[in-house]
Amino acid sequence: MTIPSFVIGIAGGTGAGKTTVAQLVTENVEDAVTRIPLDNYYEDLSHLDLEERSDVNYDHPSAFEWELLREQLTHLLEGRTVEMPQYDFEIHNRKDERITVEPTDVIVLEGILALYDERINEMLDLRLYVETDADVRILRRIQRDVVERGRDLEGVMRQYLSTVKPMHEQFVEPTKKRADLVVPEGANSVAVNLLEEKIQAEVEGDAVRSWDRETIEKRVSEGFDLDSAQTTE
Ligand SMILES: Nc1ncnc2c1ncn2[C@@H]1O[C@H](COP(=O)(O)OP(=O)(O)O)[C@@H](O)[C@H]1O
Ligand SMILES: Nc1ccn([C@@H]2O[C@H](COP(=O)(O)O)[C@@H](O)[C@H]2O)c(=O)n1
Repeated sequence: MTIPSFVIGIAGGTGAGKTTVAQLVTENVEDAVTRIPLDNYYEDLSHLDLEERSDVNYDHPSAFEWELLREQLTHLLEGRTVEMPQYDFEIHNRKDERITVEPTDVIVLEGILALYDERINEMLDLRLYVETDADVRILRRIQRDVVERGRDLEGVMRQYLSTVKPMHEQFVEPTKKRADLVVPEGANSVAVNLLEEKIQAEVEGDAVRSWDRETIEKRVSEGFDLDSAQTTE
């Protein structure tokens, strides 16, 4: 059994293209990747009825069971198998069944607040923020929520204005400054190709961690000038 060596966090607003980016950048190393949708760690709301659950603010950090996510991510990093919860958007709750997830060389944590929790952030080797204009995101969300998540247009609009948009501005967007890389317009082909190569190299074990945070911080503390790096290096 292998122990994952590379953990990637992909954050960004609803409909930004996080899932798409996660899929594209790991396409070539399918067997070596575990994808962890943050949605699976929404709190279990079985104590509420469906109507109450449909009124919950799902874009606030308190909607997630961070402790469980930290625990399961830690276990995967230790090379242990976890029983990951599954989420059902139609009933606003976890499914009864969990799936068994094996540790792999690459782990991708993907969700609106993937870069929110400090302790989770410390476990990530690469932090991405997918940035797409809000008008594009809401159009994508309307289509997805109505077609795939059994919602009606009026409800999607109400939820967007009452919670999704304000929480995005308060909690999601500020995590952009924690990202190592901002991927514009989601599945941007240049960014996707570069990331794909980087991840493949990690799986094959010959990666040079050129954007390794600690190395860069150390070099800066030793007097390395990041601003002139492109011309002098
Ligand atoms: N770069 C892109 N160009 C066009 N459509 C895209 C792009 N990225 C994602 N999409 C589409 O937008 C929708 C939302 O993308 P998704 O990856 O599910 O977003 P998120 O996971 O951030 O909510 C999907 O239908 C997807 O196919
Ligand atoms: N019961 C739920 C749970 C979550 N949501 C919304 O999902 C969004 C996150 O998923 P993305 O794929 O869009 O990143 C988030 O904005 C929640 O509002 C929901 O509608 N219902």
